Formats: sequence, C-alpha cells, structure tokens
Amino acid sequence: MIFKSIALAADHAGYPAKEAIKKHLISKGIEVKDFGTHSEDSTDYADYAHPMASAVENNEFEIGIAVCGSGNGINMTVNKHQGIRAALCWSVEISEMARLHNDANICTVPGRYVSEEDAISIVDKFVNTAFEGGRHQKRIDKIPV
Ligand SMILES: O=C(CO)[C@H](O)[C@H](O)COP(=O)(O)O
Repeated sequence: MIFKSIALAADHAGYPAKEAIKKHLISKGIEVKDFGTHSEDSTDYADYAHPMASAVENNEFEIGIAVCGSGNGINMTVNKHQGIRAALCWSVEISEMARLHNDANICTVPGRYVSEEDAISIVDKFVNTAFEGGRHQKRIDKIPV
C-alpha cells in the first residue's frame, strides 16, 4: 500500500463500514487512528470529521477515510479545510480517479449505499493508487480560493 498512516472518521450511519475498513487496514499492517464515532447511536458527522481533517491537514496522517450515510455530509465537512481534497468515492473506478487525477487525500464513502465488501474495495484502490501529476497538478493548484 502507498499510504501507511490513515485517519478514520464516521457518524452512526457510517460506523459499520468504518469498523470493517479499520479491521481490514489493520490486517494489512497500516497504522490507523479512529476519530470516532464508536457506536451506532445517532450523532453528528462534523464532530468527528473536523478533528480528523485537521490531523490530515497537519500531516499527522497521510490520508483519511470518512464515512457517513450518503457520504455527502462528511465530504462537505472535510472539504471546508484548505489542505483537504476529499472525493466522494462510491465505486472503485471513482476512487481510482480521485487519486490518479485529483490527488485526493480523504476518501469519503457512502456507508448506507455500498456493501462493506465494496467499501473495502473502494478504500483499497484509494490506498494503492498514486497521483499521476503532470497536467493534473496545475489544475489542483488552481482549486484553492
Ligand atoms: O448521510 C448523512 C449525511 O450526509 C448522514 O449519515 C445521515 O443524514 C444520517 O441520517 P439519520 O440521522 O436519519 O440516521
């Protein structure tokens, strides 16, 4: 895997997929930090997404994985951070493009709309794909406001 240190965050809707992803990453020898949540009790994704995004932004972790029900709320939240490029990864192909063309540093997953098996495949592709650079770098450089 290209990345060796990964931060995780989820709300209650993303909790089961986050747990499956965490178990998988640990089995591959990856260092993970779980910013929560830690149960399926109803909660607010921003409470976990902001601390996780700050840790990625500050280079405490190389990338992040964030899961909520649709993936949208947690994606919107982490993308408020200047140093974050989060991509809503709902398929393995989208996940690959997020790394190849966008150099995404957070993979957001719609936990209620993909199976745990697919969530793991999406994350595996993200973690194993390098940024292409070249023409994509200058486009990324134009993103910040
Ligand atoms: O997907 C989400 C945000 O984008 C949330 O996980 C979802 O809105 C939670 O819904 P509920 O409170 O009804 O369980």
